[in-house]
Amino acid sequence: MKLLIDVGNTSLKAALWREQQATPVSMSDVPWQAITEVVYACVGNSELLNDALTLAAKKSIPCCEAHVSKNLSGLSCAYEQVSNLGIDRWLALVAGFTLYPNRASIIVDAGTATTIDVLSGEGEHLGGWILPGLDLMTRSLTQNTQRVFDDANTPFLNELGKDTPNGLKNGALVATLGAIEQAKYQLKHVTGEQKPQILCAGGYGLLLQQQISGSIFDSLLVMKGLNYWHELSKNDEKQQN
Ligand SMILES: Nc1ncnc2c1ncn2[C@@H]1O[C@H](COP(=O)(O)OP(=O)(O)OP(=O)(O)O)[C@@H](O)[C@H]1O
Ligand SMILES: CC(C)(CO)[C@@H](O)C(=O)NCCC(=O)O
Ligand SMILES: [K+]
Repeated sequence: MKLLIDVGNTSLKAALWREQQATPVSMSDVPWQAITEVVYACVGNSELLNDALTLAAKKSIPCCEAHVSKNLSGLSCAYEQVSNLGIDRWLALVAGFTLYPNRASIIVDAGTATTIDVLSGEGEHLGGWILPGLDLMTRSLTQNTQRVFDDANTPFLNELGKDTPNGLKNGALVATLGAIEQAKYQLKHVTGEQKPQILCAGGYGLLLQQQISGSIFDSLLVMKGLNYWHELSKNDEKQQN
């Protein structure tokens, strides 16, 4: 059984990979005696990994950190400096490419930041955008103005605001939805592809999915990407030898 670990800017998340499925697990409940390998990715505070990696080393369990490469089994990265692309974005792309082959996709990971990545049906990552996450958008405004205030009970809705909290929250939501529309436009402009699959992940992924008809929410997209990355990179290595 594989242990998958994803360290974001908010928290560390873990999942077990068994029977071709990812199941979330809390680090205190990991069945260490059954773990054969640890595969991890980190865009946040790498100190959060110390305990798990130390324990794995003690038990002689191999550990493997995922990284971005220019190509992976037919998937290509848009960045010239591939190591600058967040590994969570690459893993979400790997998952989209693996789960929905030959389908153009827009991949939206909405957490601390919201990232939007465009993937052609041929497996070409065309690039993407980094936006403040919904909480960061609203917080940056409440913290830098006198009169803009939030209210925890106000939902994010795709409609005009008629008071300050819904002007603020709906503004953050439509900024994000508008960027996703622009991503569709970019895809059509570059490859001519229309009707991409929209894949949503992350803490605000479900909220966004509910606003975009035909879209899919997968809370484990990055975890699945970790496992597929590991499998695909082992295959690529074999082929090179
Ligand atoms: N039901 C929810 N569960 C968890 N987080 C939520 C939920 N709804 C909204 N959020 C927001 O989503 C964010 C956490 O999302 P996520 O777990 O994807 O972030 P992360 O991976 O830690 O951060 P990063 O964006 O750096 O990858 C927090 O800002 C949180 O406020
Ligand atoms: C944008 C975040 C913070 C999203 O988690 C992460 O993917 C990251 O740190 N990326 C590095 C910058 C980039 O992707 O270009
Ligand atoms: K994330």
